[in-house]
Amino acid sequence: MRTVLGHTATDTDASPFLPAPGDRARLQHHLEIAGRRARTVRSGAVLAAATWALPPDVDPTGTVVASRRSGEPWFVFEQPDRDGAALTALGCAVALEAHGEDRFAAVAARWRRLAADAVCDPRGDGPRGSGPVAVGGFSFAPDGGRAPHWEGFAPASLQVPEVAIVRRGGDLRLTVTALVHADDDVADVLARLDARLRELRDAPPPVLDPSPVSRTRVASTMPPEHYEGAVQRAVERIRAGRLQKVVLAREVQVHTGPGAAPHDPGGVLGVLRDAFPSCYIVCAGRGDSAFLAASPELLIQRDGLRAGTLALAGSTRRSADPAVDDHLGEALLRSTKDREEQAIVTRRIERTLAPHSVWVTSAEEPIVVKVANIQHLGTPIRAQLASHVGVIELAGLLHPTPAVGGEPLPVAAPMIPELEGFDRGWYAGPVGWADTGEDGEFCVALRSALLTGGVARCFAGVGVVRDSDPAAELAETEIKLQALLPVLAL
Ligand SMILES: C=C(O[C@@H]1C=C(C(=O)O)C=C[C@H]1O)C(=O)O
Repeated sequence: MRTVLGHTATDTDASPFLPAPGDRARLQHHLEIAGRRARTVRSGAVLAAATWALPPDVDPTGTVVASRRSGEPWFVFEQPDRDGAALTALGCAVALEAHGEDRFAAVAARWRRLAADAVCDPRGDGPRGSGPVAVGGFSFAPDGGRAPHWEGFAPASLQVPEVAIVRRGGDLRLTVTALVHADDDVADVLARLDARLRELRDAPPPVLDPSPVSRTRVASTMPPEHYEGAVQRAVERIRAGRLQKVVLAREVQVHTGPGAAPHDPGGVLGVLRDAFPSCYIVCAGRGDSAFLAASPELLIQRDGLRAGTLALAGSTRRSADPAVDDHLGEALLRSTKDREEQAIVTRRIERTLAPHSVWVTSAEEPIVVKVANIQHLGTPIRAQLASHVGVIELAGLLHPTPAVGGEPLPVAAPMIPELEGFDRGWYAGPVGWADTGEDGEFCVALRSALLTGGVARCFAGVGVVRDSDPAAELAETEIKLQALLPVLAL
């Protein structure tokens, strides 16, 4: 016998995820109210949710990896170094999808309506993201992700998960959410949720096979000369005065060997969070595919009227020798090319946030942001919002910053697919979550890969400016690819 959540657990009821009797009664009550409210709303359906505490040793990422049903959507957003901040999710009570230029506003409006009617616990003292949330991401381009391998990753795709777990330090909460229709039998909905909760298992992410039976094969989708040529053409257009900056990326595929098991996103996540604890370790699983990233770049974080972001651009390698490593960082700080590349991003973010803010403040000088395999110039930016602009809309205003797009955007945007020659899908798009108060957080899905069966597509790009050297930019994509390639190409 052991005591869990204030109720006595027996051997047959040992799951740490099941609600205490009081939590279950509250969930049932919320479902009943939602059922009645559903008769009064135009859509005929209302969200109901309940939240309770979990023991501090539950692994939110390990749990969704171990517990997902085949084909079920799943989501991970974890930043280990930030006091173990994590938000992970399973299942889909409601899917919010849109495409085109207005896709952020469209899904934000649908989420706002759902959140306004939702029957849930009051926003309490739990970690950010406790309670019902919408999780997911956006393609880089307004209609991106048309290639067949991006199936399941719509240009805007947020989902209200059935189960969400948040963690901050030792404070963990589980939220279970259902969409209740006017004619639903609450007992059935409760039984379905109970069954879902009983299936949850806490386990560490699986360990990757260190010596797979056959070798993986790595292949650039386009030859490296194609990339150097693209950079050269971009430099010519910049020197001709047509634009200041454009970010160009490459796709590299990792194929598992004959007879080998498919790529294992859970195992990859386990390695990434150990190797990149300061980064956003994210994953959106859709159908048989998983899009994952270890990204150093915050796009937007909103907490009430406070908003924060990071202008990240300009890169150099790291060294195992601390003196050389610092020397490389200082050289980056002095590099006129990288400083200008970075300032373009900072200026645009400030300009974008200003009309919606009482004040916007950024550091005078960029700092060096060190990630395991690379260092960047970064300027943290904070703003006090003047009005209630939700996190999804803020993401839409900012995306794509010139850290992943270009300046001016109307010139750079059509050049990107033209010169790159592949579909970015969700690469370099925003991935994250929003709560019912429209607070939340989105990172930019960099150092990312799309895993489908035995094929992993990895992406890396660099900012091209007038002084860019094609060979050096190709080398920089290689450094960036070193986040994921060694994990996928064992
Ligand atoms: C585009 C990527 O990274 C971006 C480009 C950078 C640069 O050009 O120096 C640095 C950080 C990111 O904003 C990528 O990792 O794919």
